[in-house]
Amino acid sequence: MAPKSLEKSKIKFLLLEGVHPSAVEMLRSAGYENIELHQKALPAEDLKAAIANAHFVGIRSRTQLTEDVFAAARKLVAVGCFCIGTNQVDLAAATRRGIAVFNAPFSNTRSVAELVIAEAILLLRGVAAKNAAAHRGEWQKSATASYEIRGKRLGIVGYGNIGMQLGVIAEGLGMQVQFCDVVSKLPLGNARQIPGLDQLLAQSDVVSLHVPETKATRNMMGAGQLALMPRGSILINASRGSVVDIDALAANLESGHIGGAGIDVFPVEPRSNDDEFLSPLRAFDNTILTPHIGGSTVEAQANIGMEVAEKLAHYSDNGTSTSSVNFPEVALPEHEGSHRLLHIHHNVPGIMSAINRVFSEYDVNVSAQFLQTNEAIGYVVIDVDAEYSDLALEKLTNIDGTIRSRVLF
Ligand SMILES: NC(=O)c1ccc[n+]([C@@H]2O[C@H](COP(=O)([O-])OP(=O)(O)OC[C@H]3O[C@@H](n4cnc5c(N)ncnc54)[C@H](O)[C@@H]3O)[C@@H](O)[C@H]2O)c1
Ligand SMILES: O=C(O)CC[C@@H](O)C(=O)O
Repeated sequence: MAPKSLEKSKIKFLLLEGVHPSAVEMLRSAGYENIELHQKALPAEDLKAAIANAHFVGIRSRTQLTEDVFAAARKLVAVGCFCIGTNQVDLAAATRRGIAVFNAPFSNTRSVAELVIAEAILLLRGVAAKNAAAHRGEWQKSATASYEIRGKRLGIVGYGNIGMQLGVIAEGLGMQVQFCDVVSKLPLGNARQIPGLDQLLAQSDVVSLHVPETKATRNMMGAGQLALMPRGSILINASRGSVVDIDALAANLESGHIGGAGIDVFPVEPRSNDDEFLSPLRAFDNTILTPHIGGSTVEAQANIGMEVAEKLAHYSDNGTSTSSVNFPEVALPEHEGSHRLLHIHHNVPGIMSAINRVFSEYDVNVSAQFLQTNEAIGYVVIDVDAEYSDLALEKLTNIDGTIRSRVLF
């Protein structure tokens, strides 16, 4: 039997990692009451048990949604990443199962940019090291190697939503902004795009990384790249821990080649606030080490909670998939007076004709049809008269190549 439209009270949301209460408020206001909340990420086996009967799951950056976890999540319809990064989700596995993945691409970008600017100022002034010394009772009053941010060259690696905002704020403080990116970008203000990473590194006083975690960005700042940076320059990483070779950075801090570092993300991060943070960088006073809190402000978290919860509720209520990171995007009107069939299928030839055959063969009155595809899957939404929806759903579900289908009343 094909799955029917579920009562809202039966639709389960599993929210992990202390997602902001604004998400719960938003879901409740949309009529969803079955919400299981956890303040932490769950260990793998507990996650599989909890996700087994969840229709929606909300995570941040710690929960790894792997093939194995998806295999245990038989009822899962969509994932909400209450953050920007989606590298913690096996997107291909989600897509294969017809599970839509959403994130919040903008809500915490300002928070990250502000933290980076603060760190650039503090590190250029040597405040990190002087502060650590003062805590030990040492008084290091000196202007040696203490600089204003004004006039310094900021090299931004990855000129996306965060990199661009950072550039604008930095320019307001008098910095010379330059960036590199894999695609050509329109520079804001007086910023300049530099053709390659090596060139950017060689001519920047402060380098800040804002790339996603991909194969290409893994260890993109290794020993060779750090050596290109001018002696005494500053490195800031608030992107992903895999982007910087931490041992190479430690060696460069030890030798004094790198004058200071602000690191918010690490190759291995503690699973919870109760676990010890281990890193060779702990040995260096001239580093600002933060526990992956670039986007953790009250404002950002509240906005992310609302934004992602709204996307999940909307997808659940009427099938709209706009801004999904792995799913064909369809913006749908309401479907009052008709039942809405949602059909997700492998993007192979012949499926659309098989779908349309169902409606002509059984003389089903279709009031609206929407179709969108990506390389892997197709997503078709069909509004039909209520009396036909059971039959049509049954027939659609039996078409070869169907991944999943559901009906909304
Ligand atoms: N520390 C935190 O709390 C925190 C918060 C938000 C985001 N992040 C991380 O920051 C990253 C960037 O966020 P964003 O919103 O600016 O993303 P974005 O997608 O808007 O921008 C990323 C930019 O990097 C560029 N890029 C990709 N690969 C590259 C490469 N190999 N070399 C150079 N440029 C490359 C892209 O073209 C794009 O312009 C996110 O992917 C996320 O991992 C961390
Ligand atoms: O909130 C988090 O856990 C991660 C935040 C950040 O890394 C992001 O990708 O938005």
